[in-house]
Amino acid sequence: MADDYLIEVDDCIKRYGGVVALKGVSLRVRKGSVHGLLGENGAGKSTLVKIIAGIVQATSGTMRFNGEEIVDADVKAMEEKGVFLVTQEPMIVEPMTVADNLMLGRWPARSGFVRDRHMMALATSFLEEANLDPRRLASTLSVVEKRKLNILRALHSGGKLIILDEPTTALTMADKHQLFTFMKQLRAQSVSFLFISHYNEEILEICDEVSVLRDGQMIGQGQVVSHLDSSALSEMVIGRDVHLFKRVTDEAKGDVVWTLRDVRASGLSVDRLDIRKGEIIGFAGLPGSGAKELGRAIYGLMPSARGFLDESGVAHALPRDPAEALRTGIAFLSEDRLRDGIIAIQSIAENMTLSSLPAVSRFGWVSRSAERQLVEKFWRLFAVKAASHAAPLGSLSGGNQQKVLLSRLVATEPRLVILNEPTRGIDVGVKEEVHRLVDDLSHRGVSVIIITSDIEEMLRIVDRVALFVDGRISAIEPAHGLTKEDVFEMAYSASDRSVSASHQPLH
Ligand SMILES: Nc1ncnc2c1ncn2[C@@H]1O[C@H](COP(=O)(O)OP(=O)(O)OP(=O)(O)O)[C@@H](O)[C@H]1O
Repeated sequence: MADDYLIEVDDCIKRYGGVVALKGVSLRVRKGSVHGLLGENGAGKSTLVKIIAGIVQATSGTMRFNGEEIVDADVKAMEEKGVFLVTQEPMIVEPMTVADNLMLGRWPARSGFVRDRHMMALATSFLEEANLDPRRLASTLSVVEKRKLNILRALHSGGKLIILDEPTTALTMADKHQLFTFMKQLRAQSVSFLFISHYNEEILEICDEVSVLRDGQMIGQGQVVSHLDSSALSEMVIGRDVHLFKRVTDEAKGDVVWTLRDVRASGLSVDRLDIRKGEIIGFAGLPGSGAKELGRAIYGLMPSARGFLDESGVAHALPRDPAEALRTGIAFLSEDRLRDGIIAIQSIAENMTLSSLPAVSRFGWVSRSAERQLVEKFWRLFAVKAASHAAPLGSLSGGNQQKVLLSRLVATEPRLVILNEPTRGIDVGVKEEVHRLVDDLSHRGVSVIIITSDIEEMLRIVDRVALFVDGRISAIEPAHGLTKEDVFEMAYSASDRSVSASHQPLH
């Protein structure tokens, strides 16, 4: 029945200049449900939720909220009705308390000043269930606590439909579990969620219904999740089941090319690590264990780190900064593409060739034809979806931005690559292509370090896993035959902590 639905979008079309992002899309979200929104990179998911949240106006189409027709509503109007979009970037003011953040924009002020006590009382009742102390400084919150605070702020402002765009980005497994439990509690109180994710397991775990966009069209609306499995979801998203890539480990390994020696930094102490030519090695460990930190140190992102990175037996100090690392043949993919990676106003072509200017320049001039060749090669390889090479990177969908960053990295023709969360935001089909690309790089002699929170993904693609505990490498094991559970066990038995391994996070 129509009054079962909180939101009803009909025949929605959205054009961005020549690009038709949505081609007559309809969507219905039930009251008190978690509704998944799936689709390939660039399928139109973010565009659709931005229209629902009033951030972007549709070119044509109709929308009803709680039965009421919505016309020309902006963000403020939609928030007043109870629709909130919670993005990956937590809108948190770090130097303020949790309570202040909760009240942001809605402070119960009289004659211009804030009544602290009243505010705290209001916040406390709201926060109690979420286990958040209102007096804590927001800067001390974990990523998941910040995301919870964002959701609470939406609720506090009267949120009835909360839209989460890839909310599990950067969350450990334990964090995800906590977030999902929180969402289920809120659903029981009739809050609805619209949930964008590229992870089939997440959709199957948390969603009641799912809708799938493909190339701007709705190809499955309101499918009941309990009737579906992972391959059915992949088939809806990319039109076929996904064949999971599994690296065939070459037993006759290459020579050791890279040797890390005597690396010391605050919280990091690695005596020696040998990496072979064409080897793919995974760094795994609990947050703060040193896995991510060593990756950053190798790329010159930890200026305080001391130590050596020898290449083919020739001693070299660790690079002092990324420019020196690049000159040494080292490339790095940041886990935070918005902060470190993209230059949103520059074109796709410029972003792709940014780190490889020597390859496309002659006597200091950028050769446009060399640039074009390089861009075309990667454009095809990654099936980048955008209007043209000249489009600003900021106008691309998140997953397509990630593809451009990967292109940029490969274009530097590196000899050692450090990949931090390489498939973040990338759809199920392209994810497997990225795995094949990394495998291919290794067959061309490039050594690769992978750091990912998805341990299953790591085990399918690496030759060995280096396990980090308390800033040291506690074990190095061949990936072949290891399970995700083994890696968790190793993380804990090595650190001698009496915590149940299966409930704790790894990177
Ligand atoms: N501001 C914009 N200007 C021009 N084109 C845009 C703009 N925003 C989105 N697009 C285009 O609209 C299409 C849909 O993008 P959208 O961000 O909605 O995809 P998505 O499904 O969210 O993808 P992803 O999974 O990669 O985040 C893409 O082709 C994108 O390049």
